[in-house]
Amino acid sequence: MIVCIADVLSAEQLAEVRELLSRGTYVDGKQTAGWHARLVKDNSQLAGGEVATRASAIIHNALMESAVFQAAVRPRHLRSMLFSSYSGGQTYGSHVDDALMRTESGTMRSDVSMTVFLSDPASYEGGELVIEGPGGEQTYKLDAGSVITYPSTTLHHVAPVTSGTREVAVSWAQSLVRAPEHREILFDLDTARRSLFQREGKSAEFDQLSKSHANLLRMWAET
Ligand SMILES: O=C(O)CCC(=O)C(=O)O
Ligand SMILES: [Fe+2]
Repeated sequence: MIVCIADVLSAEQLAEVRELLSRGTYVDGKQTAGWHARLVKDNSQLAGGEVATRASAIIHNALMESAVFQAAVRPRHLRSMLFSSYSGGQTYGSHVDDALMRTESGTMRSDVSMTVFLSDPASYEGGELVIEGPGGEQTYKLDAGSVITYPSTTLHHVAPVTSGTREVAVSWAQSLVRAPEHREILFDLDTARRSLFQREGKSAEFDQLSKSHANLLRMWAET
């Protein structure tokens, strides 16, 4: 399931993150890629430190406060954000993300990958995130402040940025619900019961859907 969430960052949060990034130091992005992804990764990455920590915290908080993000991802662990910048034809060729990632507190599994777009899409050409699937490629270029979440199981790439600069924050979540198909069923049920609630309040049908949703979550969640 691929879920795009508009305006996950407010205009103020976006401005604060962009201001922090303008003061940061960038290094070659190959430093943070796995050994095979390194062969096709051509971008710059914000070096760790105070600026990265603060910018990452702003985005983390915004994501964790988003009800749609919670329902789509069910995060158990959320890795700190990596800030990438692409310009002058830079690209990230086809790759799959590492399955296991080191965090400050140990190792996590990547279930969901995400990109938070930080640049106005009219300010650069190219730079689409392309998710490759058996049915073909799907291409995403979102507004600044929006996020796309997609299964980490996919091959994906970033098209060359032929003019301007594409700035993004990327991260990965280990989900409480490991299987993408289970996450999708829970997301659909949750979305349906919430719109039913909007329409008719706490009806008997809402209660029944809520019961199924809660019991499936109980069945599938790993805590
Ligand atoms: O820049 C993006 O949108 C995705 C980058 C990516 O695939 C990665 O960092 O693993
Ligand atoms: Fe990736």
